[in-house]
Amino acid sequence: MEEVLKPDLCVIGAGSGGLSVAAAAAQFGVPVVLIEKGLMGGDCLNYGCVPSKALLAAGKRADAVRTAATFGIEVLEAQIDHRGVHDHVHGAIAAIAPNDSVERFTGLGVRVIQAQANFLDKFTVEAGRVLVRARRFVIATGSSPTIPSIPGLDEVPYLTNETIFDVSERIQHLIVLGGGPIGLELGQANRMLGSHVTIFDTADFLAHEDPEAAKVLLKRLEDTEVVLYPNTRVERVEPSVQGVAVHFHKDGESVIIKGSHLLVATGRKPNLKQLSLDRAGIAHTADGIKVNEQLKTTNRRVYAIGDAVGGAQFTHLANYHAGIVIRNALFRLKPDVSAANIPRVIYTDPELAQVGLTEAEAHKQYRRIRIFRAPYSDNDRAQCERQTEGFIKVITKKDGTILGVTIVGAEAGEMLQLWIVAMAKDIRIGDLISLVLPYPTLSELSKKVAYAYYQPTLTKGWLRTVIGLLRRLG
Ligand SMILES: Cc1cc2nc3c(=O)[nH]c(=O)nc-3n(C[C@H](O)[C@H](O)[C@H](O)COP(=O)(O)OP(=O)(O)OC[C@H]3O[C@@H](n4cnc5c(N)ncnc54)[C@H](O)[C@@H]3O)c2cc1C
Ligand SMILES: NC(=O)c1ccc[n+]([C@@H]2O[C@H](COP(=O)([O-])OP(=O)(O)OC[C@H]3O[C@@H](n4cnc5c(N)ncnc54)[C@H](O)[C@@H]3O)[C@@H](O)[C@H]2O)c1
Repeated sequence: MEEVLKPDLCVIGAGSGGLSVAAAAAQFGVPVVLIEKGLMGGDCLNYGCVPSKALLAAGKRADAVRTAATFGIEVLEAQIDHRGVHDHVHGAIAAIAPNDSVERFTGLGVRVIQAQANFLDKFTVEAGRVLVRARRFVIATGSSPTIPSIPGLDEVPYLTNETIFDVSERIQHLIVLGGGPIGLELGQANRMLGSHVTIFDTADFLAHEDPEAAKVLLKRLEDTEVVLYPNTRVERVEPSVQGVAVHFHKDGESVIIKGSHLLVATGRKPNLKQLSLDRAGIAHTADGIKVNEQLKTTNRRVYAIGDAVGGAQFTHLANYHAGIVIRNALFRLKPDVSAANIPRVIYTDPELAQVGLTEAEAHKQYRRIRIFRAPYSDNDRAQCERQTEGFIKVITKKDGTILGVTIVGAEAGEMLQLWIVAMAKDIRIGDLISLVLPYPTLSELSKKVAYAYYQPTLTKGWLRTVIGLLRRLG
């Protein structure tokens, strides 16, 4: 016997995007049904942001022990208990999980259905034994790892972001396919935890990032003996005594590298297959669901958000999408999804953070731009912490309007926040010099780079003449 529900809103997928929509709508008193086929919290909590940052945090602790002598502290080598690291990672997930739980959402008044959803027609979604006929639907089904067609890959055990956090023993040698954020973050985390790490990419590493900033990060990886093979295609994979052997060509020579574990991190595809989108008249490609500026699909009752839409894939983007849907569905407002500058951060050490245009993108779009830089080595706090690698680069129009900011270095993601506010509120670079920032903080570097905007004026003859005249007046 099927139950039929008729809520105002039905959200499919209880990850970053879906949970935000469901929580906000429920708090406004709207009847909501939330359907999730897997774990509440989706990729970010269970297989993505949270475990990867927790693993990096463990790696950074091990690295701090390794580099303690620089601070005059002698310690014996870090002893890594891999079961302990595993438990720490899952402890971080467990600490956050109650926020995303069935209990919390039921308490908010949301009807949570734990089943797989698919459309039966333009108006109806089926989930287990429940039929949902909602006024509006939101598809927030996320994405999954793409698996490249490399001969032999099917015959070897390989890891993805969905399985690597279950490993609780030492990874002797991790071979990573893909040098995007996932490959670099997990590659570096494992290196810091004592594994040998080799990363392959079919393209240049960090090809879309500012090349100067990318160089700083890639140098750190190479200095710490992460082996990088850019522009290299793994041709074949086979089982070996150690675990896995990968075959490729380098400088015309055939090379084999053997590792204990293989991680596939070659990009992601939206989870659309099981939804029967065609039955609901929802246009889509393999890259994502087609949406308009308010994230409405070609079925006007249905929105799509987050990774399911394709393009950039971030939790904060899925959350931003959720806000657009709430404003449009509940208040009939028409916010434009392309209006915000979406920042991005790679949480390696050093971090690489970007908001707005890179220098290369700005050159393409504007005839005249100005570029201001300040190195971390100019910052007193960075000297105290011995975190002097990296820089901040700000790209502006001639009048100081900020077009983009790149930061590579310690806490770059935190440092970026000031610039996100400045760009969102149309604050020009020169205005930042009036801020009083606490000393000594890394954030002072942002003020330093802002001073650079006035540097040419300080040496202008007319200004010196005015100051001279005022001095003579007493
Ligand atoms: C290793 C890794 C690290 C990452 N680190 C970061 C980071 O540091 N910062 C950042 O901003 N982003 C990061 N991301 C990206 C981020 O996780 C995603 O962009 C974000 O989770 C997308 O949210 P979403 O709501 O679209 O999808 P998800 O959070 O994945 O949620 C989708 C949910 O829908 C469910 N679902 C799918 N199909 C159905 C169906 N038919 N019926 C019912 N339920 C269904 C799934 O089970 C899942 O729970 C990372 C990703 C990975 C893989
Ligand atoms: N810090 C963060 O915000 C964060 C962290 C992790 C993931 N994410 C997001 O999750 C998504 C997925 O990340 P990702 O790193 O898997 O994907 P990605 O698409 O960013 O990078 C995949 C990389 O794999 C390479 N590649 C493709 N096929 C290959 C092959 N056969 N062999 C070797 N290399 C190959 C590509 O050239 C590319 O550099 C991204 O959108 C990313 O922004 C964000």
